[in-house]
Amino acid sequence: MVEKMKYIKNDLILKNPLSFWANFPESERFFWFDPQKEEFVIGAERLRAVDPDKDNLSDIPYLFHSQTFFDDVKGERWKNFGGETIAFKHYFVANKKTSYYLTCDPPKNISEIPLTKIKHQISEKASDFSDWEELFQAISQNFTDGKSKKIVASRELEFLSQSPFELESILQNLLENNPNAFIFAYQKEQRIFLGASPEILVQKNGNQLLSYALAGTFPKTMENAGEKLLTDPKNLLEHEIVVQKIKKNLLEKAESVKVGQTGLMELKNVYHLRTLLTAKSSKSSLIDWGKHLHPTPALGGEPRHEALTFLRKHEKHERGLYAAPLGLIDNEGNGTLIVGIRSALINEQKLYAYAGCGIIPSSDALEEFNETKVKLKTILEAL
Ligand SMILES: C=C(O[C@H]1C=CC=C(C(=O)O)[C@@H]1O)C(=O)O
Repeated sequence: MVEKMKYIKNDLILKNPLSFWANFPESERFFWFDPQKEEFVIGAERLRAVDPDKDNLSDIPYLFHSQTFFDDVKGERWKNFGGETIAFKHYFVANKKTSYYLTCDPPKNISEIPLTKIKHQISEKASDFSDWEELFQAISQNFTDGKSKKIVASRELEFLSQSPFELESILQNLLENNPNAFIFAYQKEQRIFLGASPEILVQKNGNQLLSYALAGTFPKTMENAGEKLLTDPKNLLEHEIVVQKIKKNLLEKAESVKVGQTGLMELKNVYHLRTLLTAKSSKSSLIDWGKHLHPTPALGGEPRHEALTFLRKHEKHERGLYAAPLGLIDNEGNGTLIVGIRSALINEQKLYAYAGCGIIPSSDALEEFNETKVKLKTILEAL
């Protein structure tokens, strides 16, 4: 029998919500900014990991949920990191109307901590273009063999910083540079996974569901990039595979599904093709929907099983939380799971940045490599 938890609400006004995060430097903690609600939710100090299928969660104001990209993690880099649903002892919530501190412990004295922006001096480990070409060759062979029609290949780049990473400075830059993205960070002991994701895997509000098909990219440096993207056959095909798969998966469990019009999503450095899918479902939980939809062909490939088997065998790095579902759930079971893209894992003075892109038979290795470089800017411009 799990003890009933009561959270006490305290008024707390902070000039910068990141101050709350900065008050718990040694703790396990979670940072979340939702650009739709313009709301920050920060959790600090683990209360416990919960079992969403069994526990009564109505007394816990928020849960941080994450799934790893694959069900299991093999190496040290991602070991014991993510793949849990966690309740924290302390939460700070701030939106346009209100801000407060929720705690089930004696309240901490939270102080305003001035944030200093720093520019990190980083160096990159050797280029991985030959690895990329090798992976691309294997994907082409997979297509020729008729095994799959889309595979989302990714890169992991290792950087070394001359000084310890200033997390608040990085998060502040992510917030300022990416107003349309969900900004997230999760820290457990010395590892931190953070990023600015534009992609909602599934959002639940009562019986209403929303999912983004987000796939197809042009860099903004291209002339008339947005206009061209909307009529580019390769990107439209890459996109349509995602729309059809999310629609099919929603229809398997939802009462009704609507597919919106395909349009553009504009980010700092790229345009994406985006289609909103909405559905009605009164049965499954947000986490169940996350498990059912993950990975869409925007992150894995099509058919799903074949793409995953391929990626397990051929990608040299482990994905961990990269491209995996993660997000925030409230005490009514509503919330948002995004996918952990435009992201990086920090471990002491090392940073591993991740970026991937959808490959179909008409894709070109160098163009796709360059696309990952543009996507990596989300992280690199924040350092
Ligand atoms: C897999 C990533 O992006 C996905 C999301 C949007 C556009 C994508 C694309 O055009 O390939 C990818 O499917 C990533 O950023 O690592």
